[in-house]
Amino acid sequence: MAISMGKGSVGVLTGVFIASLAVVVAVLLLRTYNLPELKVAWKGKGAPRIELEEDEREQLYEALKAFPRLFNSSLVEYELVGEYSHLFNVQGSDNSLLPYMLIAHLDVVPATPEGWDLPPFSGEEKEGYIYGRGSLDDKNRVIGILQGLEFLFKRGYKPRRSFYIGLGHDEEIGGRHGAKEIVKTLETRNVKLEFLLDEGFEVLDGVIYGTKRPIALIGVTEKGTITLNLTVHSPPGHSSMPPRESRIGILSAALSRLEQNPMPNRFGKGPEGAMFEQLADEFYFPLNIMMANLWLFGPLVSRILQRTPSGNALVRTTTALTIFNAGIKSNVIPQTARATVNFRIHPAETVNEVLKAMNTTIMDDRVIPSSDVPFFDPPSISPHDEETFGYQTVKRSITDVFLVEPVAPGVSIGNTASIYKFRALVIKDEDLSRFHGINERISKEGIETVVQFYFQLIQNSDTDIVPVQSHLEL
Ligand SMILES: CCCCCCCC/C=C\CCCCCCCC(=O)NCC(=O)O
Ligand SMILES: [Zn+2]
Ligand SMILES: [Zn+2]
Repeated sequence: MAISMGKGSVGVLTGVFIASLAVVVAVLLLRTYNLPELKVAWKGKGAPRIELEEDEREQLYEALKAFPRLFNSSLVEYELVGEYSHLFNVQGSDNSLLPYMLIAHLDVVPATPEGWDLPPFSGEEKEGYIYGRGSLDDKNRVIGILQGLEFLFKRGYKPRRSFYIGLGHDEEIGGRHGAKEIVKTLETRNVKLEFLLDEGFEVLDGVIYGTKRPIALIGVTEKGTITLNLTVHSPPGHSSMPPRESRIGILSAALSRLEQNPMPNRFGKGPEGAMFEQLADEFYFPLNIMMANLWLFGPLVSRILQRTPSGNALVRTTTALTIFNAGIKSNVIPQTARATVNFRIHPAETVNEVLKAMNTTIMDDRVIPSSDVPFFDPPSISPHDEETFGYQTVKRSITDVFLVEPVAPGVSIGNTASIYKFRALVIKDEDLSRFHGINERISKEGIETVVQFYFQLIQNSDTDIVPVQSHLEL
């Protein structure tokens, strides 16, 4: 039972309080640290939910950079990896428990001020929102993890289960020097992890068409990826004597064929089918009947989904034309035209299948593909059954903090290469375009909730018992 003070009725609270009393006392006695100043909004068997004090709120908004307790704690070993990435090892008291790891990234994709209500690197606030590139992706998680731990240390916390925090500096360009070096460092130390949590899905409020209430999704797998450069070369010349077909024309035609001939809709051939079936009751009529009977309505549902960019991303391998370069002067025929195409591979397809389909679609030897980043097939599905400690602990922490049901496994459409993928954010449909887009922003309540989530998750991980899932009285 998860209850927020002030949300449930007094009667329900009293009943729950009495029913949970024995458990509460037992949990309190078993805790190895004190949380004296917490105002507890009690959550059954889970850890108490943090309510920030006024001065903490000030500290959070004004000076998020400073984490004095974290950096001075004898329980924390800190090191710089790959020159700019950060690795923290937080020592727990019980070495029989496998450590877990929280990862986030410090780097961001570029942004120019055009179209933004406030400059993208200002961090300025307007009407309760903090604007800035990285506010959603992924600085809120960097801050949430560090500040959550800082507030725990402030309360005298000593973890039972050890954990690592990895903060990468080059995730948006593949993580070759940050995440990869962190992995190498841990491998040389023979570190085995219980679970690993990174960014990915969120609490989706109205994002999935036809749903009755917010739904939290934990990514348990993700799409694969191919990033290719397509180049057309030939000698330059005077624009007064143009060739019948220019490099720009040849490349543009090839790109247009790629865009006009998308990869097939594979809805139901990957784990996304099971996700929708599991969530069937969350949809309004008649979608609920359709989701529960995908063997019959699958083709129709797949056509509904592909109408929006986010739904389309779930049902097929997507083809995104992201960079185009050609030409240096208005009266010079360019020597080279070059474009970049980014494919996100549906779990039912592979890198080889997509490359083959692309060649068939382009069908032009003058367009030369090359790449400087590795390709990835969609990874295997991370365990998420009732016995899986990591998944169930993340799930329980989501329910504790967001007071939402359901929490379900999903296929992340972005790449994070982690085991579980969840951002402690409530995302509405209008927010989707803010990721890597304009007016990226986070509400003040939003950043507070991120801190609460990690505060909760770190404490909930301090056991060897797979958590019981709470059921909300909604
Ligand atoms: C019926 C449709 C449901 C789909 C819901 C999609 C909701 C997705 C929410 C946010 C999208 C953000 C993209 C994910 C970002 C992943 C991190 C990232 O940028 N990694 C690098 C990369 O993928 O290039
Ligand atoms: Zn990111
Ligand atoms: Zn990103």
